[in-house]
Amino acid sequence: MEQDKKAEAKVERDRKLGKHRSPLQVMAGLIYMIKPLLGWMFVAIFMGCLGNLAATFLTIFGGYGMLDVAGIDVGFSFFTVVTILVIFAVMRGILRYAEQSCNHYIAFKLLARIRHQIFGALRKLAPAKLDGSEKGNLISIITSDIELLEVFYAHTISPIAIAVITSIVMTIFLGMQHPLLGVIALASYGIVGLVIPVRNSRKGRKRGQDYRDSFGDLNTAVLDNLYGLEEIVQYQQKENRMEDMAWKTGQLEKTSEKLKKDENVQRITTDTVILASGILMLMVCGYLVQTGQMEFYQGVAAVIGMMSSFGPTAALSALSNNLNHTLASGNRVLNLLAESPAVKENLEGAELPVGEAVFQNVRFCYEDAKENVLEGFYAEFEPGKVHGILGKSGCGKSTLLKLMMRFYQVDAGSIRYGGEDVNDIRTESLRKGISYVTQETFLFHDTIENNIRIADENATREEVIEAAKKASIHEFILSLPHGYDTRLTELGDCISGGERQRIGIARAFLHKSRMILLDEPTSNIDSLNEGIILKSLEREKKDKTILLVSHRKSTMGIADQVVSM
Ligand SMILES: Nc1ncnc2c1ncn2[C@@H]1O[C@H](COP(=O)(O)OP(=O)(O)OP(=O)(O)O)[C@@H](O)[C@H]1O
Repeated sequence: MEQDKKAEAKVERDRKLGKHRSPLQVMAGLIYMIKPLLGWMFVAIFMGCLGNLAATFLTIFGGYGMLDVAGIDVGFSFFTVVTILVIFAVMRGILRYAEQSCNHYIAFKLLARIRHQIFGALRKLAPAKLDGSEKGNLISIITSDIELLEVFYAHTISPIAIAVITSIVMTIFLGMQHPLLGVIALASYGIVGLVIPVRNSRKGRKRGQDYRDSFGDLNTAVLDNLYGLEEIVQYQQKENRMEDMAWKTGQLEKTSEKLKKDENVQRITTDTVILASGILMLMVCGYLVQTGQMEFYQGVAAVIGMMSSFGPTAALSALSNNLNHTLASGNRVLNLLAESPAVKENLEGAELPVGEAVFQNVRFCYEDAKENVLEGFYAEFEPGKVHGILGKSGCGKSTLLKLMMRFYQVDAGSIRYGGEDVNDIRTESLRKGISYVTQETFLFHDTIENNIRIADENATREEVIEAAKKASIHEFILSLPHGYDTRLTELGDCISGGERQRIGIARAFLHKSRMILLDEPTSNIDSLNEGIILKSLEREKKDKTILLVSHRKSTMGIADQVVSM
């Protein structure tokens, strides 16, 4: 029942988040982000329109110049034509540069903002939501998906606006020569700039999404194979893994090939339509000039103007190929930004009170799981004691610690610290007040000292050494080439599981919290070092609550109380 409700809630949330947004919704979502830079966007569009019109009228006035030289009256003196040509030529260059500068300024500013937002979102989503996420997919969102948005912000929005505005201006200009020419121009621009791109984008939308998905899959597989290299070698999985990678690469290639083929077909269609409209314009102008409905120079200007004005609309047509990729990336970025954290950060709650930690009738189930991990669970952990937690593998010992850290929220019942519900405690105070040593200690590419110091950035070298001694890692650190200043990159992967664990424990000692949660802290440590660590824990316990998850009898020996799960 509970699981059904959770599944329904997930479907509902996905629907609300619009995991499968329409292209227009994605565009609206991305455009909304431009809000703070809207002024710059208008400037870019204005410059782009002027620049493109300058280019078109440059060729039209070039035509007038030729006619003038041939002795045909065009209504302007040769000197005026040359002056206008020079002005338009200079303007064209400057305006194009200004437009591109504005667009790239907007794009890079926005990318920086979006990256900032993505990291903010990941920080809120971690650790619960990231437990199950595919790391490769996340990496491709953070890197290539965001990078692709540059195309949207720098080369999509303003080109669309510029194509629309310049097409309207050119339709009016040609319509002023003769209404029929205006109609031809409008129809041609419509086909090149609207019909072809929309058709193409409809056709390629699924392919764009497929391409991004295949790319994410391949990323995940590459990372998987890199991290699992030892297992692959040991269990002779090389062939299988190679086959899998080859298959995934093949899928990516196939999608990419189809996309390229579509692109070529579209380019040919666009060029054909542009040529056909030029020929049509030439024939109609010829007829209008011959029947005296239009001056000769007007006909020349119309044909030249028409042929030289397709730049912005043809660019739109080419854009629709990338647009599929871009919108698929945009969709994934928007989804990640819209993802709601499993637990909302408490910013204004109470400080973590002193006192016992109490589980009262707690029920908990992971979002996609079928069974409750905890059900009707009661436990009380008093300060000043070491509490051992025992239970068979998978019974929920680590989950219990994660719930205490409020990485997840209980479904029913409560967890209280000194009488205060964990949900009402300020998250920062809770995390500061508890040291949590997980089964896997992550080490940063930094010195050993800094790796321990992340538990307390203001700690002195002496305090770091003191914590290292308690965790029985001091001697090992002294044996390294640069002692505490040894960078972990220098050691490569040569740091053992036990040394890694002891660095994690040193962090917990340095953290100076009121509570220490240890998840299998000594599973990789020999009995000599384990003895030193356990003694240090015994010394720490008088004003602390220590929870110790372990299968080892020797570790459990120091527990004052044991909770069996
Ligand atoms: N993020 C998660 N999403 C879904 N299920 C999970 C998640 N994390 C753990 N589980 C499941 O919840 C159950 C309890 O897991 P937990 O890690 O708390 O067990 P444990 O008692 O600590 O096991 P061990 O002693 O092997 O470390 C397991 O069945 C596990 O597969």
